[in-house]
Amino acid sequence: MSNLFESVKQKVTGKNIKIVLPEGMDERILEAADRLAKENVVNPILVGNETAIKEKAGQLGFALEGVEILDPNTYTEMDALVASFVERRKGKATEEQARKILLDENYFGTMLVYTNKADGLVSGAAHSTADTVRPALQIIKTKPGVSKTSGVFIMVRGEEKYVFADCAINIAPTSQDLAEIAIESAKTAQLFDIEPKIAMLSFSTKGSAKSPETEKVAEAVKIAKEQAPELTLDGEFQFDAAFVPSVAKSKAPGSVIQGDANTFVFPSLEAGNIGYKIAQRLGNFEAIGPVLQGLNMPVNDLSRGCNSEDVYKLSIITAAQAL
Ligand SMILES: CC(C)(COP(=O)(O)OP(=O)(O)OC[C@H]1O[C@@H](n2cnc3c(N)ncnc32)[C@H](O)[C@@H]1OP(=O)(O)O)[C@@H](O)C(=O)NCCC(=O)NCCS
Ligand SMILES: CC(=O)OP(=O)(O)O
Repeated sequence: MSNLFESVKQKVTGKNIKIVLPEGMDERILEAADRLAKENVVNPILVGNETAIKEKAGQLGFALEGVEILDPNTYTEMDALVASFVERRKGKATEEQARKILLDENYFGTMLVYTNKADGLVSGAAHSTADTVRPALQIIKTKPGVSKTSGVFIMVRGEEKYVFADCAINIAPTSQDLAEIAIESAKTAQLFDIEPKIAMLSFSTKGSAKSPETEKVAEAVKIAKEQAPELTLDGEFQFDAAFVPSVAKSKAPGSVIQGDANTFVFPSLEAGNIGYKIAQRLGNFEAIGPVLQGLNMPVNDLSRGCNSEDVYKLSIITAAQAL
């Protein structure tokens, strides 16, 4: 991890990139915010009651020097934030509803990003993925040309590094969704200096099984190749055919991927989420993410099982996405 991470860290250090951490009372968040500010890597903004946060941080031995704290209950620019939210939600929220919604730390933090008071957001240490990302889907929205946000993990073990997608958002992706996830994952891979070799995963290799599920992936391969012919991408593959050269030789001779894939697109969220956790917990891979891709501005979700190191690293990655 160290080389991979150090190069991302170098890109953002000293650039005064502001990252909102809405879960200001969480110990892991406090520890990470204190470290980020001390090292001048990013400028953290905590959300919550200043007195309560400082008291808790003090008890834990964190000075929080250089850490901004914003409280939605006393935020002086709340009227402008409410107006901006009502305008963005176009008929989906009244002013009264907006005032209530923006007291929620994730909505408040996301609006800070949307109104350029911050460059990115990291949350989810104490919230489910749905509660963390819903404000971003509604407010930040996807960038032009992207219809679905998705979430990848960078899986790292020693010198090995892989991209796993989508492990976080789209429960039942269509062929078009999978093609888009592959194309966006290639860009995310490059952010981590990984030259993407993309395998579209299935329980079938090159037609060895036939079912609506395998055909969905085969169709995704076709769409992705049409939309991004420059990518090194193929499928549908079982994991061994994508990852083991000798198996590739027998199951997928002639493919551009010969057991050397490093970017894996799973056929469903069940497969992706289970797959990354198995690699993390049985394979001892470090799982960085989920890094959300396809949004207009960077917002990232943590696993609730995260530690302060994960918060620290994901904040830095979020800052790199803001560059
Ligand atoms: C992501 C998720 C929360 C969205 O569900 P939801 O809030 O019910 O979504 P809705 O269908 O009500 O849509 C809410 C908004 O988000 C948008 N949206 C939903 N999914 C989206 C996606 N994948 N990409 C971009 N926008 C999306 C909708 O267009 C809608 O926007 P609008 O209100 O401006 O019209 C849901 O798909 C989910 O729970 N996914 C699994 C998350 C999870 O548990 N992962 C495992 C742990 S990491
Ligand atoms: C990414 C993920 O699985 O998050 P959580 O463990 O919080 O559900």
